[in-house]
Amino acid sequence: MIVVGLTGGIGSGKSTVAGMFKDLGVPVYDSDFEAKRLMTTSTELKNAIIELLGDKAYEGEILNRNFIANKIFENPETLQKLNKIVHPAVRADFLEWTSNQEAPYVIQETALIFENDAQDNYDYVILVKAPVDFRLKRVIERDGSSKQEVLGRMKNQMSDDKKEALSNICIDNIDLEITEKRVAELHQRLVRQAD
Ligand SMILES: CC(C)(COP(=O)(O)OP(=O)(O)OC[C@H]1O[C@@H](n2cnc3c(N)ncnc32)[C@H](O)[C@@H]1O)[C@@H](O)C(=O)NCCC(=O)NCCS
Ligand SMILES: Nc1ncnc2c1ncn2[C@@H]1O[C@H](COP(=O)(O)OP(=O)(O)OP(=O)(O)O)[C@@H](O)[C@H]1O
Repeated sequence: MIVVGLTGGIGSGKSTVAGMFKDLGVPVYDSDFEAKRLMTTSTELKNAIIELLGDKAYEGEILNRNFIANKIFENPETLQKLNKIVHPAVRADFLEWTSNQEAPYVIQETALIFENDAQDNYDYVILVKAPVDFRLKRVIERDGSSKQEVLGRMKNQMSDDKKEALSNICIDNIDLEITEKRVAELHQRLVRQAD
């Protein structure tokens, strides 16, 4: 089975593109979603996160996303420590998920591949790209977050230019119709490749 990594900076349109592949029947693992599920359901992760960030990281059983975001995105050392707790758990969960899939290829949607030097985990890495000002506008509109908050996350991600040089395939996500055509074309290629 071919394993594809689908990455891109915040607001690039990863989830939108992932949705297009899903509509074509491709199994997609959503790392942001699964990370938060694991951070909530795994006692081991929960204890490690409370030890790192304090009791306020959870409100009862619920992940206090704003509190955690404020703690980590302006503090690279704390972010690294949290990444070290969460990312291995997500990787293990992804491998288990993959072993249960039957398809020519699967996709792991994740914001962080090159930042973690994890590109060798994939047969192909697809990068979703869009200009920074588009990405800022999209996330501010989608989440109601401030420009500062989005820039805080971007600061902890590699630039598109650096990522593009390391990717196998690139999707310029500006016009949704063009993106959809590109996804359909890539899907055909990947299915043929897997044959
Ligand atoms: C801080 C948290 C609780 C905020 O949750 P929220 O629902 O607001 O955002 P979500 O998780 O959906 O992430 C949205 C986007 O933020 C950016 N982002 C998230 N985590 C990171 C990170 N560790 N480094 C850089 N950017 C990140 C990515 O672009 C991501 O696609 C959450 O992002 C988190 O716990 N992050 C640390 C763990 C992690 O790395 N998760 C990402 C997938 S493994
Ligand atoms: N080509 C596009 N044109 C206009 N809006 C778009 C386009 N692509 C995505 N969007 C919108 O921009 C927002 C961000 O897209 P999406 O959630 O897919 O990005 P993401 O890369 O997954 O973001 P994050 O890193 O925050 O998880 C969404 O509201 C989405 O509907």
